[in-house]
Amino acid sequence: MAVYTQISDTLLKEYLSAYDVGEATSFKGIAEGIENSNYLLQTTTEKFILTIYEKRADPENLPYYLTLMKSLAEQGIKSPLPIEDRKGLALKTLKGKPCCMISFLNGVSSDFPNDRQSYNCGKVMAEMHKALSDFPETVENTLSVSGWLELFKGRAEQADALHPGAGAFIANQLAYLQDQWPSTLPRGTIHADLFPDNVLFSGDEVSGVIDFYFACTDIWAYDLAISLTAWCFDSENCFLPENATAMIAGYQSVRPLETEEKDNLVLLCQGASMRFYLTRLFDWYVDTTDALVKKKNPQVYLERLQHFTREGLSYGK
Ligand SMILES: Nc1ncnc2c1ncn2[C@@H]1O[C@H](COP(=O)(O)OP(=O)(O)O)[C@@H](O)[C@H]1O
Ligand SMILES: N[C@@H](CCOP(=O)(O)O)C(=O)O
Repeated sequence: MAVYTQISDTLLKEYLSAYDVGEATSFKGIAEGIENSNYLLQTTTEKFILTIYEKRADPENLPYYLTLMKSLAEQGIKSPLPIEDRKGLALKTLKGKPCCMISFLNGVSSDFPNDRQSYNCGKVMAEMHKALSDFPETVENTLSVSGWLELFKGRAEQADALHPGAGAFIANQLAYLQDQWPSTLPRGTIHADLFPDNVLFSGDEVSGVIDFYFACTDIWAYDLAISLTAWCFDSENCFLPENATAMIAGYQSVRPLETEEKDNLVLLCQGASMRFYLTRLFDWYVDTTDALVKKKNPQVYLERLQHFTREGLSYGK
């Protein structure tokens, strides 16, 4: 559970008095997520999510994330709409931290998505890429290849402690990725964290896309690689080619990939595995005793990196 900041009933009442959303009837910390504090708020009129921004989300970028969500919601993508108070403000503060109330989306995420859900994830991703193709604001991806060396600095021993030999393997892979990372692939606004826990389904249909707080301007096919890496392995961490085939087909049903993008997909999947390995390794050693948060295991992404390095990416073309 990620709840880093506790909100009292009195504070909530005072906070809600600036909005036309009725009064709170229930308010609960949410048992998922690791980055921010999230509360499910039911008022006399509607359900909302109240997010207090805590960790990696750069406060300077918060207006960007909210404008982006608003733009997607207005273009018919099922994404949360930031709620404005009576003065038209969506970005507010609580206990000195930035926060925002967003609309609640129905649906459930799938821990182990099937191929139909993977297809629909690929499709909604391409729809988002298209919908945001003329989005005027840009934000650099600080968690891409240029940031990885810094993230790994001084951590080889920690990597070895979790998995003997990992330190040297990662250092090697980092050098390879730095050298090979493509610079000419089509780019645009990407979600950059479209994991199974960030897509809500009603049956196999997407009912919501959430958690835009890593969104940035980067390679479109890298966004696809992130989801391939996150969606296409089973509970034993074995690769699921049928999910990969379906996800790529879903993406291409909206935006066909260029040859150069297809040629770079394995490398981008290696990069995606590296990115989530490194942030998980970093977080593994952060003291969170005062917060309600379930840490995520870095090992899973080390194994996925090893998989892509050894086997490439097999999917039906
Ligand atoms: N707009 C929303 N509608 C419904 N549920 C949501 C919404 N936003 C967040 N959630 C719920 O809160 C959880 C954590 O949200 P998320 O944005 O992923 O947090 P974090 O950024 O901390 O990872 C999600 O897994 C989901 O269950
Ligand atoms: N998806 C990332 C970390 C961010 O977690 P989220 O709960 O905000 O999606 C991971 O799994 O490492």
